[in-house]
Amino acid sequence: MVTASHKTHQVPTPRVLIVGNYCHDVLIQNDTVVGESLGGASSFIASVLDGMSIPCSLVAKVGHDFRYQVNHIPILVPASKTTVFHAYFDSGVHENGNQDRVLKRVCLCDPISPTDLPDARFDFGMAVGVGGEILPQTLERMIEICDVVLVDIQALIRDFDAVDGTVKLVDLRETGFRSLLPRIGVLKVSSEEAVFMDVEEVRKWCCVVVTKGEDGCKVCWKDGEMEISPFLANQEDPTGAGDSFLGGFVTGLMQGLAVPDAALLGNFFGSLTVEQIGLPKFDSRLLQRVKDEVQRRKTQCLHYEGNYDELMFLKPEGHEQFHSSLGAAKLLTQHSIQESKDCSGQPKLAVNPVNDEAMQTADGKP
Ligand SMILES: Nc1ncnc2c1ncn2[C@@H]1O[C@H](COP(=O)(O)OP(=O)(O)O)[C@@H](O)[C@H]1O
Ligand SMILES: O=P([O-])([O-])O[C@@H]1[C@@H](O)[C@H](O)[C@@H](O)[C@H](O)[C@@H]1O
Repeated sequence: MVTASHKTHQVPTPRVLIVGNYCHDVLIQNDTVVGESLGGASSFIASVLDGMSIPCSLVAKVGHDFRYQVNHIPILVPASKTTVFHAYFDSGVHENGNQDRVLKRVCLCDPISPTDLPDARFDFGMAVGVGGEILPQTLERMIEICDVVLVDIQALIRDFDAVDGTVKLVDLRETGFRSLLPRIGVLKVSSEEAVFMDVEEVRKWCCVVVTKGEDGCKVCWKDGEMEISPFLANQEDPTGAGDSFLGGFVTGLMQGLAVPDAALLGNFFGSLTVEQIGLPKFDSRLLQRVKDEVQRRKTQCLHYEGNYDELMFLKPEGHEQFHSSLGAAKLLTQHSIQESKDCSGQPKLAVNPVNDEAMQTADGKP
C-alpha cells in the first residue's frame, strides 16, 4: 500500500537515459597487466552524473561473469560473457603508434535492442556504446523517447577485427546511422575519430563537439564554432576522458547552462578522469564545490527553463570566470590527488579492479 510518507522519499524521476554496455577493461603496458577496471562509457558517465546528483536511468548488458558492484544494475544475460576490452599502451610497437592506445575487444555481450529501453520519456538520451552494441533501431527509439540525444561517435563507427578484435574505425557515411544524424542533438567525436566523418556536413544537422585531449574541445554548429579551454591535468590514463567529458557536458545542459559552459564542465570532468587509472573516484569536497559553482553560474544565466529542444550556443558573459572558478576548485583537491600516487612517482596502476573490495555479480550475489 502506498502511504503519504512514501511520497516524501520518492527518488527523483530520471531525466537522463544512458545506453551502452558495461565492460571489463584490462590495461596492458609492455605485455604486463597494469590495471583492471569497470569500463564502458556508460560507467564513466554514470559516475559523473551520480557525483553531481543528476538522476539517470542506465541500460547496459553484462554476462554471467560481471564482477563489479554498480549503482545502476545492468541487464544480466546469463548465457553471455561481459564485454571485455584490452587496452595496449605501448605506443610505437603498433602500426598506429601515434595513437595513445590500441584497443581490442576480446569478449562481446549482447546488443541493446529497442525493447530493452524503458517505456518513459527523458530530457536527454546518451547513445554511448563501446563494442557495437547500439543498433540503428535502438538509436532511433532513443530519438523517439528523448528530447535531445547525445551520441558518442565511437558507438557508431567502430569495427572489430575478426581475428583479434582490434578496434578499427569506419567512415560514418558507411554506417547505418547516417540517416539518423539530422535527428540527434549532439555528436561527440575525438580528433582521431573526426577524420572518419565530414564535420562540415554533419554540423549542418547537429552540434558536433570535437574533443582534443589536453587542448580542450571545439564546439561546431551550423552557424559557428568555438574553442573551449582545457584544464591542466597530470595525465595517468586517458581511458574514459571522452566519456567523462560527456557526463560533465550533459550535467551542464541539464542545469540549464549554455553549450559553451556545459562544454567547459565536460573539459573539467575529462581532465579529472585522466588523472586516475580506470574509473575515477571524485573527491566529495571537489564535487560540492563544483555543484556550488554550477549553481552560481545557473543563477547568472539560465537559458532553457525546462525546454531542452533548443540548445544555446553563444558564450555567455562570465564564461572565463566560470573556467577560473572550476580550475581553482580543482587546485584545492590537487594535494589529495598527489597523495594517491605511489612514492616512486609511477602511476598507481591498481592490479586489483577499482571496486575489488566490493566485487559481486550483477544480480547482487557474491
Ligand atoms: N591530458 C589532458 N589534460 C587535460 N584535459 C584532458 C586531457 N586529456 C583529455 N582531457 C579532457 O577530456 C576530454 C576528452 O578527451 P579526449 O582524449 O579528447 O577524448 P577521448 O577519450 O574520447 O579520446 C578533452 O576534450 C579534454 O577536455
Ligand atoms: O576512453 P574513451 O574513449 O572515452 O572510452 C573508453 C572506450 O573507448 C573503451 O572501449 C572502453 O573499454 C573504456 O571503458 C572507455 O569507455
